[in-house]
Amino acid sequence: MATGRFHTSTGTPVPAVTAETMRRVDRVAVDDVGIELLQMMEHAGRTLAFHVLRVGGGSALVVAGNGGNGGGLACARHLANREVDVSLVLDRDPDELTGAAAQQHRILQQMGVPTHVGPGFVSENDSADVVVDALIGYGLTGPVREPADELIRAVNRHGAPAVSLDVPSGVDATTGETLGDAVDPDRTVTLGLPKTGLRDRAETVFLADLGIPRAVYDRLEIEYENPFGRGFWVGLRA
Ligand SMILES: NC(=O)C1=CN([C@@H]2O[C@H](COP(=O)(O)OP(=O)(O)OC[C@H]3O[C@@H](n4cnc5c(N)ncnc54)[C@H](O)[C@@H]3O)[C@@H](O)[C@H]2O)[C@H](O)CC1
Ligand SMILES: [K+]
Repeated sequence: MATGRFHTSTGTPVPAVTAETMRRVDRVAVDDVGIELLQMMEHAGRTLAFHVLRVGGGSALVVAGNGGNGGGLACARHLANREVDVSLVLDRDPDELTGAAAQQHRILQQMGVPTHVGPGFVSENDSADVVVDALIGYGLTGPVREPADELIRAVNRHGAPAVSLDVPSGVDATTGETLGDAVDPDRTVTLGLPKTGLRDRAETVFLADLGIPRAVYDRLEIEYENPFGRGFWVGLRA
């Protein structure tokens, strides 16, 4: 199993964490320290949008699911606010979204961002400059099921560069194994701390700050040296 750490370009070591440890970090951040999930999601969506704009230009297709990785929905808002022509493709009917994903989606509806459901719409939008892969993150459980599997294959067939949120959808965040189909992105924007499963992957990995303070890592005895310097994201090497 992949373990160990990454380094920033200036040599700062950054511990890699399993999905289980990251879930614990999130829990302490929310339950003990009082940072809301939506606050973290906003940072995720904004930094993801920054990287999407580096890859693509005029139009973006955002593929999203119902979990925390639905931070791609916040990204869609930030892109649309920058005059990017954004379309959304979900793995389920919008009425089936819950929690933070439902809340983010309601905002997109107010903005008039078009929502489609299912893989057919990925190929129909094949003129998009960039695909945002926000379908599944560290919450992947077992081999990818329908309809996510078909969506993932459609993203890979699309041809435009893909930017994955946290981990490429279909990749086990802890082991790096692909459980069935997995998105093959140009870059991955991972959140808070890099996941162990990203260590041996070929694409470029960037780490986005979620605003999680050192106190959270201290409580969990995770050795943490600020990797961001005075910035809000950083490139990583294994
Ligand atoms: N500190 C952080 O890293 C933070 C990360 N955030 C983001 O939240 C996700 C994790 O969120 P979670 O709700 O636990 O799960 P996911 O969104 O990854 O997955 C749920 C989503 O995926 C579907 N799904 C799961 N397994 C399968 C499968 N085998 N086949 C098909 N579909 C599957 C499920 O139905 C849900 O739709 C993390 O990666 C980050 O992106 C937080 O935003 C903030 C802190
Ligand atoms: K993803």
